[in-house]
Amino acid sequence: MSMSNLDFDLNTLVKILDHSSDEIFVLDKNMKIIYVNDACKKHYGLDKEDVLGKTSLDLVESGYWTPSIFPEIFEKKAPIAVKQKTILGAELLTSAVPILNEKNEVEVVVTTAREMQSYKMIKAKEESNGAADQVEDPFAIITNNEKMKNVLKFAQKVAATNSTILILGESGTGKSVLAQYIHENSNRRNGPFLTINCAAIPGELMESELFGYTAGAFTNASKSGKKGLIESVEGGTLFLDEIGDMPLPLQAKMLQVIQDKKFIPVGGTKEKTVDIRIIAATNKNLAEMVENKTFREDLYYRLNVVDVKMLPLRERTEDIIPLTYNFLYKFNRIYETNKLITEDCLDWLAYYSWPGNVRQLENLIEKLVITSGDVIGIEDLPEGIFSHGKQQIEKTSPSSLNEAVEQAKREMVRTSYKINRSSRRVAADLQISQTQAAKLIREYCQDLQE
Ligand SMILES: Nc1ncnc2c1ncn2[C@@H]1O[C@H](COP(=O)(O)OP(=O)(O)OP(=O)(O)O)[C@@H](O)[C@H]1O
Repeated sequence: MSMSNLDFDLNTLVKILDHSSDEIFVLDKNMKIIYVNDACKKHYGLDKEDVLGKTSLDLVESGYWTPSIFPEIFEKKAPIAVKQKTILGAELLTSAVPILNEKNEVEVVVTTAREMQSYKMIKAKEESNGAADQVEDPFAIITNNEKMKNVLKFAQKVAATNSTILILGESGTGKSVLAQYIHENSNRRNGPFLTINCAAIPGELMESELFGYTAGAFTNASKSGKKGLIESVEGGTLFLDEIGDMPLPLQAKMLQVIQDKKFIPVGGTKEKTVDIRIIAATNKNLAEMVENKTFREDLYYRLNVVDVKMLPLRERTEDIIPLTYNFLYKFNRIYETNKLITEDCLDWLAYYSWPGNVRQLENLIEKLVITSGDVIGIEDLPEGIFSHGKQQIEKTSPSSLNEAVEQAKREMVRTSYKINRSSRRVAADLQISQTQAAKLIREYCQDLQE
Protein backbone atom coordinates (compact mmCIF):
# COMPACT_ATOMS: atom_id res chain seq x y z
CA MET A 1 0.00 0.00 0.00
CA SER A 2 1.49 3.36 -0.95
CA MET A 3 1.61 6.23 1.60
CA SER A 4 -0.89 8.19 -0.48
CA ASN A 5 -3.50 5.55 0.34
CA LEU A 6 -3.05 6.12 4.07
CA ASP A 7 -5.86 8.08 5.46
CA PHE A 8 -4.37 9.13 8.78
CA ASP A 9 -2.01 11.68 10.26
CA LEU A 10 1.22 11.41 12.22
CA ASN A 11 -0.53 11.28 15.61
CA THR A 12 -2.54 8.28 14.47
CA LEU A 13 0.61 6.62 13.15
CA VAL A 14 2.32 7.14 16.54
CA LYS A 15 -0.76 5.68 18.24
CA ILE A 16 -0.61 2.64 15.96
CA LEU A 17 3.06 2.08 16.73
CA ASP A 18 2.39 2.48 20.47
CA HIS A 19 -0.10 -0.36 20.28
CA SER A 20 2.46 -2.75 18.85
CA SER A 21 3.30 -5.44 21.39
CA ASP A 22 6.83 -5.49 19.94
CA GLU A 23 9.18 -2.74 20.98
CA ILE A 24 10.30 -0.50 18.13
CA PHE A 25 13.15 1.93 18.47
CA VAL A 26 15.20 3.91 16.05
CA LEU A 27 18.77 5.18 16.38
CA ASP A 28 20.45 7.93 14.37
CA LYS A 29 23.96 7.72 12.97
CA ASN A 30 25.43 8.80 16.36
CA MET A 31 23.63 5.90 18.11
CA LYS A 32 21.25 8.41 19.68
CA ILE A 33 17.73 7.09 20.24
CA ILE A 34 15.39 9.21 18.14
CA TYR A 35 12.20 7.14 18.42
CA VAL A 36 10.81 4.53 20.76
CA ASN A 37 7.28 3.19 21.22
CA ASP A 38 5.41 2.52 24.48
CA ALA A 39 6.61 -1.10 24.70
CA CYS A 40 9.88 0.20 26.22
CA LYS A 41 7.98 0.64 29.49
CA LYS A 42 7.21 -3.07 29.83
CA HIS A 43 10.72 -4.13 28.78
CA TYR A 44 12.85 -1.70 30.85
CA GLY A 45 10.39 0.18 33.09
CA LEU A 46 11.43 3.41 31.35
CA ASP A 47 9.10 6.04 29.91
CA LYS A 48 9.80 7.26 26.38
CA GLU A 49 11.03 10.57 27.78
CA ASP A 50 13.71 8.72 29.79
CA VAL A 51 14.96 7.03 26.64
CA LEU A 52 14.75 9.62 23.87
CA GLY A 53 17.94 11.57 23.27
CA LYS A 54 20.13 9.09 25.18
CA THR A 55 22.64 6.93 23.36
CA SER A 56 22.22 3.18 23.40
CA LEU A 57 25.62 2.95 25.13
CA ASP A 58 24.32 5.09 28.05
CA LEU A 59 21.52 2.61 28.60
CA VAL A 60 23.66 -0.50 28.16
CA GLU A 61 26.15 0.93 30.68
CA SER A 62 23.31 1.57 33.14
CA GLY A 63 22.40 -2.10 32.82
CA TYR A 64 19.00 -1.68 31.09
CA TRP A 65 19.79 -4.43 28.61
CA THR A 66 22.59 -6.71 27.64
CA PRO A 67 24.36 -7.53 25.34
CA SER A 68 24.60 -4.43 23.15
CA ILE A 69 23.83 -4.91 19.48
CA PHE A 70 24.77 -1.54 18.00
CA PRO A 71 28.57 -1.33 17.74
CA GLU A 72 28.38 -4.49 15.64
CA ILE A 73 25.65 -3.21 13.37
CA PHE A 74 27.54 0.01 12.63
CA GLU A 75 30.57 -2.11 11.81
CA LYS A 76 28.86 -4.79 9.70
CA LYS A 77 26.20 -2.55 8.13
CA ALA A 78 23.91 -5.57 7.85
CA PRO A 79 20.84 -6.79 9.79
CA ILE A 80 21.59 -8.62 13.04
CA ALA A 81 19.42 -10.50 15.54
CA VAL A 82 20.45 -11.31 19.12
CA LYS A 83 18.88 -12.51 22.37
CA GLN A 84 18.89 -9.83 25.05
CA LYS A 85 18.03 -9.70 28.73
CA THR A 86 16.59 -6.58 30.29
CA ILE A 87 16.86 -5.04 33.73
CA LEU A 88 13.29 -6.28 34.43
CA GLY A 89 14.21 -9.83 33.49
CA ALA A 90 12.46 -9.86 30.10
CA GLU A 91 14.14 -12.00 27.48
CA LEU A 92 14.00 -10.38 24.08
CA LEU A 93 14.70 -11.42 20.56
CA THR A 94 16.05 -8.16 19.12
CA SER A 95 16.51 -7.54 15.41
CA ALA A 96 18.22 -4.44 14.08
CA VAL A 97 18.18 -3.32 10.47
CA PRO A 98 20.51 -0.52 9.28
CA ILE A 99 19.35 1.96 6.64
CA LEU A 100 22.32 3.12 4.58
CA ASN A 101 22.76 6.36 2.65
CA GLU A 102 24.20 6.62 -0.85
CA LYS A 103 27.76 6.71 0.62
CA ASN A 104 27.07 3.37 2.27
CA GLU A 105 27.06 4.93 5.74
CA VAL A 106 24.55 3.98 8.41
CA GLU A 107 21.91 6.73 8.55
CA VAL A 108 19.45 5.16 10.97
CA VAL A 109 18.97 1.78 12.60
CA VAL A 110 15.44 0.37 13.00
CA THR A 111 15.21 -2.10 15.84
CA THR A 112 12.37 -4.35 16.99
CA ALA A 113 12.42 -6.36 20.19
CA ARG A 114 9.97 -9.15 20.94
CA GLU A 115 9.51 -11.05 24.20
CA MET A 116 10.53 -14.67 23.86
CA GLN A 117 7.39 -16.14 25.39
CA SER A 118 7.83 -19.61 24.03
CA TYR A 119 11.45 -19.68 25.14
CA LYS A 120 10.38 -18.74 28.65
CA MET A 121 7.79 -21.50 28.60
CA ILE A 122 10.31 -24.12 27.58
CA LYS A 123 12.69 -22.99 30.30
CA ALA A 124 9.96 -22.94 32.90
CA LYS A 125 8.96 -26.44 31.80
CA GLU A 126 12.48 -27.73 32.31
CA GLU A 127 12.79 -26.05 35.67
CA SER A 128 9.42 -27.11 37.00
CA ASN A 129 9.91 -30.68 35.84
CA GLY A 130 6.97 -30.74 33.47
CA ALA A 131 4.58 -28.57 35.44
CA ALA A 132 4.63 -25.90 32.77
CA ASP A 133 0.91 -25.27 33.01
CA GLN A 134 1.49 -23.18 36.10
CA VAL A 135 3.31 -20.64 33.94
CA GLU A 136 0.16 -19.62 32.12
CA ASP A 137 -2.85 -18.18 33.86
CA PRO A 138 -5.36 -21.02 33.49
CA PHE A 139 -8.21 -18.76 34.59
CA ALA A 140 -7.68 -16.09 31.95
CA ILE A 141 -10.74 -15.47 29.81
CA ILE A 142 -9.84 -14.30 26.35
CA THR A 143 -12.12 -11.71 24.82
CA ASN A 144 -11.99 -8.61 22.66
CA ASN A 145 -15.73 -8.08 22.79
CA GLU A 146 -17.02 -5.04 24.68
CA LYS A 147 -20.12 -6.81 26.02
CA MET A 148 -18.00 -9.72 27.26
CA LYS A 149 -15.52 -7.30 28.83
CA ASN A 150 -18.44 -5.82 30.75
CA VAL A 151 -19.49 -9.33 31.79
CA LEU A 152 -15.99 -9.86 33.21
CA LYS A 153 -16.04 -6.51 35.01
CA PHE A 154 -19.42 -7.36 36.49
CA ALA A 155 -18.18 -10.84 37.45
CA GLN A 156 -15.23 -9.30 39.26
CA LYS A 157 -17.56 -7.02 41.19
CA VAL A 158 -19.92 -9.80 42.28
CA ALA A 159 -16.98 -12.10 43.03
CA ALA A 160 -16.17 -9.89 46.01
CA THR A 161 -19.62 -10.53 47.50
CA ASN A 162 -21.00 -13.83 48.74
CA SER A 163 -24.11 -13.84 46.57
CA THR A 164 -25.31 -16.83 44.59
CA ILE A 165 -24.79 -16.38 40.84
CA LEU A 166 -26.60 -17.92 37.89
CA ILE A 167 -24.60 -18.14 34.66
CA LEU A 168 -26.67 -18.49 31.50
CA GLY A 169 -25.54 -19.28 27.99
CA GLU A 170 -25.36 -21.89 25.26
CA SER A 171 -23.22 -24.98 25.67
CA GLY A 172 -19.50 -24.34 25.20
CA THR A 173 -19.63 -20.56 25.68
CA GLY A 174 -17.37 -20.66 28.75
CA LYS A 175 -19.80 -20.82 31.69
CA SER A 176 -17.53 -23.14 33.67
CA VAL A 177 -14.55 -20.92 32.90
CA LEU A 178 -16.46 -17.91 34.21
CA ALA A 179 -17.47 -19.77 37.39
CA GLN A 180 -13.82 -20.57 38.07
CA TYR A 181 -12.88 -16.97 37.27
CA ILE A 182 -15.39 -15.71 39.85
CA HIS A 183 -13.95 -18.10 42.44
CA GLU A 184 -10.39 -17.01 41.70
CA ASN A 185 -11.39 -13.36 42.03
CA SER A 186 -13.19 -13.89 45.34
CA ASN A 187 -11.80 -14.07 48.85
CA ARG A 188 -12.57 -17.80 48.77
CA ARG A 189 -9.81 -18.35 46.20
CA ASN A 190 -7.71 -20.34 48.68
CA GLY A 191 -10.65 -22.59 49.47
CA PRO A 192 -11.85 -25.48 47.27
CA PHE A 193 -13.68 -25.04 43.96
CA LEU A 194 -15.85 -28.02 43.11
CA THR A 195 -17.93 -28.61 39.99
CA ILE A 196 -20.93 -30.90 40.13
CA ASN A 197 -22.53 -31.66 36.81
CA CYS A 198 -26.18 -32.23 37.73
CA ALA A 199 -26.82 -33.95 34.38
CA ALA A 200 -24.04 -36.48 34.93
CA ILE A 201 -24.93 -37.84 38.39
CA PRO A 202 -27.89 -40.26 38.35
CA GLY A 203 -30.90 -38.74 40.16
CA GLU A 204 -31.07 -41.46 42.81
CA LEU A 205 -27.39 -41.00 43.74
CA MET A 206 -27.35 -37.24 43.69
CA GLU A 207 -28.88 -36.65 47.10
CA SER A 208 -26.44 -38.89 48.99
CA GLU A 209 -23.50 -37.63 46.90
CA LEU A 210 -24.33 -34.00 47.58
CA PHE A 211 -25.54 -34.11 51.15
CA GLY A 212 -23.86 -37.26 52.47
CA TYR A 213 -25.59 -39.86 54.61
CA THR A 214 -25.59 -41.16 58.17
CA ALA A 215 -24.60 -44.70 59.24
CA GLY A 216 -27.14 -47.25 58.00
CA ALA A 217 -29.17 -44.67 56.07
CA PHE A 218 -29.97 -47.21 53.37
CA THR A 219 -29.08 -50.73 52.29
CA ASN A 220 -25.44 -50.89 51.12
CA ALA A 221 -24.67 -47.59 52.89
CA SER A 222 -21.26 -47.50 54.52
CA LYS A 223 -21.36 -48.33 58.23
CA SER A 224 -19.68 -45.10 59.23
CA GLY A 225 -21.81 -42.90 56.96
CA LYS A 226 -20.33 -40.55 54.37
CA LYS A 227 -19.59 -36.86 54.11
CA GLY A 228 -21.32 -35.21 51.16
CA LEU A 229 -19.68 -33.13 48.45
CA ILE A 230 -21.29 -29.98 49.83
CA GLU A 231 -19.44 -30.33 53.11
CA SER A 232 -16.16 -30.94 51.34
CA VAL A 233 -16.39 -27.47 49.77
CA GLU A 234 -16.39 -25.73 53.17
CA GLY A 235 -14.84 -22.28 52.78
CA GLY A 236 -14.93 -22.49 48.97
CA THR A 237 -17.24 -22.41 45.95
CA LEU A 238 -19.65 -25.07 44.72
CA PHE A 239 -20.37 -24.87 41.00
CA LEU A 240 -23.62 -26.59 40.04
CA ASP A 241 -23.36 -27.06 36.29
CA GLU A 242 -26.52 -27.91 34.32
CA ILE A 243 -28.71 -26.98 37.31
CA GLY A 244 -31.77 -27.40 35.05
CA ASP A 245 -31.18 -31.16 35.29
CA MET A 246 -31.39 -31.29 39.08
CA PRO A 247 -34.30 -33.56 40.13
CA LEU A 248 -37.24 -31.64 41.63
CA PRO A 249 -37.11 -33.20 45.13
CA LEU A 250 -33.48 -32.18 45.46
CA GLN A 251 -34.19 -28.63 44.41
CA ALA A 252 -36.00 -27.97 47.72
CA LYS A 253 -33.02 -29.19 49.69
CA MET A 254 -30.69 -27.08 47.58
CA LEU A 255 -32.84 -24.02 48.19
CA GLN A 256 -32.32 -24.47 51.91
CA VAL A 257 -28.55 -24.64 51.44
CA ILE A 258 -28.60 -21.44 49.42
CA GLN A 259 -30.89 -19.58 51.80
CA ASP A 260 -29.79 -20.76 55.23
CA LYS A 261 -26.50 -22.56 54.48
CA LYS A 262 -28.07 -25.57 56.24
CA PHE A 263 -28.96 -29.13 55.27
CA ILE A 264 -29.72 -32.56 56.76
CA PRO A 265 -27.72 -35.59 55.50
CA VAL A 266 -29.71 -38.53 54.10
CA GLY A 267 -31.04 -40.63 57.00
CA GLY A 268 -30.06 -37.97 59.54
CA THR A 269 -32.06 -35.73 61.86
CA LYS A 270 -29.48 -33.12 62.81
CA GLU A 271 -29.00 -30.06 60.67
CA LYS A 272 -25.49 -29.23 59.49
CA THR A 273 -24.26 -25.75 58.63
CA VAL A 274 -21.81 -25.01 55.79
CA ASP A 275 -19.95 -21.94 54.64
CA ILE A 276 -20.06 -22.21 50.84
CA ARG A 277 -20.81 -20.00 47.91
CA ILE A 278 -22.97 -21.41 45.12
CA ILE A 279 -22.61 -20.62 41.45
CA ALA A 280 -25.05 -22.35 39.11
CA ALA A 281 -25.13 -22.56 35.32
CA THR A 282 -27.53 -23.74 32.67
CA ASN A 283 -28.10 -23.66 28.94
CA LYS A 284 -31.82 -24.32 29.48
CA ASN A 285 -34.61 -21.79 29.68
CA LEU A 286 -35.34 -21.98 33.41
CA ALA A 287 -38.26 -19.53 33.21
CA GLU A 288 -39.94 -21.89 30.75
CA MET A 289 -39.16 -24.86 33.00
CA VAL A 290 -40.80 -23.03 35.91
CA GLU A 291 -43.92 -22.56 33.77
CA ASN A 292 -43.88 -26.26 32.89
CA LYS A 293 -43.41 -27.07 36.58
CA THR A 294 -40.13 -28.92 35.97
CA PHE A 295 -38.11 -26.35 37.94
CA ARG A 296 -39.08 -24.90 41.33
CA GLU A 297 -40.15 -21.29 41.13
CA ASP A 298 -38.68 -20.36 44.53
CA LEU A 299 -35.28 -21.81 43.61
CA TYR A 300 -35.38 -20.05 40.25
CA TYR A 301 -35.99 -16.66 41.87
CA ARG A 302 -33.34 -17.34 44.50
CA LEU A 303 -30.78 -18.22 41.82
CA ASN A 304 -31.80 -15.49 39.48
CA VAL A 305 -30.96 -12.58 41.83
CA VAL A 306 -27.59 -12.14 40.13
CA ASP A 307 -27.39 -13.54 36.62
CA VAL A 308 -24.69 -13.31 34.00
CA LYS A 309 -25.07 -14.16 30.33
CA MET A 310 -22.26 -15.65 28.26
CA LEU A 311 -22.59 -14.64 24.60
CA PRO A 312 -22.46 -17.28 21.88
CA LEU A 313 -19.32 -17.06 19.75
CA ARG A 314 -21.29 -15.99 16.66
CA GLU A 315 -22.23 -12.81 18.54
CA ARG A 316 -18.61 -12.00 19.35
CA THR A 317 -16.82 -12.84 16.15
CA GLU A 318 -13.91 -10.58 17.13
CA ASP A 319 -12.98 -13.30 19.66
CA ILE A 320 -12.57 -16.07 17.07
CA ILE A 321 -9.08 -15.18 15.90
CA PRO A 322 -7.57 -14.41 19.36
CA LEU A 323 -9.08 -17.66 20.67
CA THR A 324 -7.70 -19.56 17.67
CA TYR A 325 -4.20 -18.24 18.35
CA ASN A 326 -4.61 -19.05 22.04
CA PHE A 327 -5.60 -22.65 21.33
CA LEU A 328 -2.92 -23.03 18.67
CA TYR A 329 -0.36 -21.90 21.21
CA LYS A 330 -1.82 -24.19 23.87
CA PHE A 331 -1.87 -27.32 21.69
CA ASN A 332 1.51 -26.58 20.14
CA ARG A 333 2.87 -26.72 23.66
CA ILE A 334 0.93 -29.84 24.62
CA TYR A 335 1.91 -31.78 21.49
CA GLU A 336 5.36 -30.19 21.27
CA THR A 337 4.73 -28.92 17.76
CA ASN A 338 5.16 -25.54 16.13
CA LYS A 339 2.22 -25.44 13.71
CA LEU A 340 1.27 -22.22 11.94
CA ILE A 341 -2.05 -21.27 10.38
CA THR A 342 -2.68 -19.48 7.09
CA GLU A 343 -4.54 -16.19 6.81
CA ASP A 344 -7.19 -17.75 4.58
CA CYS A 345 -7.84 -20.39 7.17
CA LEU A 346 -8.37 -17.68 9.79
CA ASP A 347 -10.76 -15.92 7.39
CA TRP A 348 -12.88 -19.05 7.14
CA LEU A 349 -12.84 -19.68 10.87
CA ALA A 350 -13.92 -16.09 11.49
CA TYR A 351 -16.79 -16.50 9.03
CA TYR A 352 -18.17 -19.73 10.48
CA SER A 353 -21.10 -19.64 12.93
CA TRP A 354 -19.72 -22.02 15.63
CA PRO A 355 -22.91 -23.67 16.94
CA GLY A 356 -20.77 -25.50 19.53
CA ASN A 357 -19.15 -22.21 20.54
CA VAL A 358 -15.65 -21.97 22.07
CA ARG A 359 -15.53 -25.69 22.84
CA GLN A 360 -16.06 -26.54 19.16
CA LEU A 361 -13.31 -24.12 18.14
CA GLU A 362 -10.95 -25.53 20.76
CA ASN A 363 -11.63 -29.12 19.67
CA LEU A 364 -11.08 -28.25 16.01
CA ILE A 365 -7.75 -26.53 16.67
CA GLU A 366 -6.59 -29.51 18.72
CA LYS A 367 -7.51 -31.86 15.88
CA LEU A 368 -5.77 -29.64 13.31
CA VAL A 369 -2.60 -29.45 15.40
CA ILE A 370 -2.54 -33.25 15.56
CA THR A 371 -3.45 -34.01 11.95
CA SER A 372 -2.13 -31.19 9.75
CA GLY A 373 1.32 -30.58 8.31
CA ASP A 374 3.56 -27.74 9.51
CA VAL A 375 1.09 -25.17 8.23
CA ILE A 376 -2.65 -25.51 8.81
CA GLY A 377 -4.30 -24.56 5.52
CA ILE A 378 -7.80 -24.44 4.07
CA GLU A 379 -7.44 -28.01 2.84
CA ASP A 380 -7.22 -29.17 6.48
CA LEU A 381 -10.56 -27.62 7.48
CA PRO A 382 -13.64 -29.85 7.71
CA GLU A 383 -16.31 -29.47 5.01
CA GLY A 384 -18.85 -28.03 7.41
CA ILE A 385 -16.85 -24.83 7.86
CA PHE A 386 -17.49 -23.91 4.22
CA SER A 387 -21.15 -24.81 4.06
CA HIS A 388 -22.20 -21.96 6.34
CA GLY A 389 -23.91 -19.29 4.27
CA LYS A 390 -22.94 -21.14 1.13
CA GLN A 391 -24.25 -19.57 -2.03
CA GLN A 392 -25.15 -21.28 -5.24
CA ILE A 393 -23.53 -19.42 -8.08
CA GLU A 394 -25.10 -19.86 -11.44
CA LYS A 395 -23.98 -18.29 -14.66
CA THR A 396 -26.75 -16.43 -16.49
CA SER A 397 -26.63 -13.48 -18.84
CA PRO A 398 -27.15 -10.23 -16.96
CA SER A 399 -30.50 -8.55 -17.34
CA SER A 400 -29.53 -5.23 -15.74
CA LEU A 401 -26.48 -3.02 -15.31
CA ASN A 402 -26.25 -3.93 -11.62
CA GLU A 403 -26.30 -7.59 -12.45
CA ALA A 404 -23.61 -7.13 -15.10
CA VAL A 405 -21.40 -5.28 -12.61
CA GLU A 406 -22.01 -8.01 -10.07
CA GLN A 407 -21.07 -10.73 -12.57
CA ALA A 408 -17.91 -8.91 -13.63
CA LYS A 409 -16.94 -8.42 -9.99
CA ARG A 410 -17.48 -12.09 -9.28
CA GLU A 411 -15.37 -13.15 -12.26
CA MET A 412 -12.51 -10.84 -11.27
CA VAL A 413 -12.49 -12.06 -7.67
CA ARG A 414 -12.69 -15.72 -8.68
CA THR A 415 -9.93 -15.41 -11.29
CA SER A 416 -7.68 -13.58 -8.88
CA TYR A 417 -8.40 -16.04 -6.09
CA LYS A 418 -7.62 -19.05 -8.32
CA ILE A 419 -4.18 -17.58 -8.97
CA ASN A 420 -3.40 -15.98 -5.62
CA ARG A 421 -5.13 -18.23 -3.05
CA SER A 422 -4.91 -15.68 -0.22
CA SER A 423 -6.95 -12.64 0.76
CA ARG A 424 -3.78 -10.57 1.17
CA ARG A 425 -2.60 -11.27 -2.38
CA VAL A 426 -6.09 -10.86 -3.85
CA ALA A 427 -6.31 -7.49 -2.07
CA ALA A 428 -3.00 -6.40 -3.58
CA ASP A 429 -3.97 -7.74 -7.02
CA LEU A 430 -7.36 -6.01 -7.14
CA GLN A 431 -6.22 -2.95 -5.20
CA ILE A 432 -8.80 -3.28 -2.45
CA SER A 433 -8.46 -3.67 1.32
CA GLN A 434 -7.79 -7.10 2.75
CA THR A 435 -11.04 -7.02 4.71
CA GLN A 436 -12.91 -6.30 1.49
CA ALA A 437 -11.00 -9.06 -0.30
CA ALA A 438 -11.77 -11.58 2.46
CA LYS A 439 -15.45 -10.65 2.27
CA LEU A 440 -15.57 -11.02 -1.51
CA ILE A 441 -13.72 -14.35 -1.40
CA ARG A 442 -16.25 -15.65 1.09
CA GLU A 443 -19.04 -14.41 -1.11
CA TYR A 444 -17.82 -15.67 -4.48
CA CYS A 445 -15.22 -18.40 -4.02
CA GLN A 446 -16.65 -20.91 -1.59
CA ASP A 447 -16.82 -23.68 -4.16
CA LEU A 448 -13.13 -23.19 -4.96
CA GLN A 449 -12.25 -24.44 -1.49
CA GLU A 450 -13.93 -27.81 -1.80
N1 LIG B 1 -12.86 -16.99 26.77
C1 LIG B 1 -12.22 -18.16 26.80
N2 LIG B 1 -10.89 -18.18 26.75
C2 LIG B 1 -10.23 -19.36 26.72
N3 LIG B 1 -10.83 -20.57 26.72
C3 LIG B 1 -12.16 -20.60 26.78
C4 LIG B 1 -12.93 -19.40 26.83
N4 LIG B 1 -14.24 -19.72 26.88
C5 LIG B 1 -14.29 -21.06 26.85
N5 LIG B 1 -13.06 -21.60 26.80
C6 LIG B 1 -12.74 -23.03 26.70
O1 LIG B 1 -13.81 -23.62 25.96
C7 LIG B 1 -14.22 -24.85 26.52
C8 LIG B 1 -15.70 -24.79 26.87
O2 LIG B 1 -15.90 -23.91 27.96
P1 LIG B 1 -16.84 -24.27 29.19
O3 LIG B 1 -16.72 -25.71 29.58
O4 LIG B 1 -16.59 -23.25 30.25
O5 LIG B 1 -18.26 -24.02 28.51
P2 LIG B 1 -19.71 -24.19 29.16
O6 LIG B 1 -20.51 -23.02 28.72
O7 LIG B 1 -19.57 -24.42 30.64
O8 LIG B 1 -20.23 -25.49 28.44
P3 LIG B 1 -21.40 -26.53 28.94
O9 LIG B 1 -22.67 -25.75 29.02
O10 LIG B 1 -21.42 -27.53 27.84
O11 LIG B 1 -20.93 -27.08 30.26
C9 LIG B 1 -13.34 -25.09 27.73
O12 LIG B 1 -12.28 -25.98 27.37
C10 LIG B 1 -12.77 -23.74 28.06
O13 LIG B 1 -11.48 -23.83 28.60
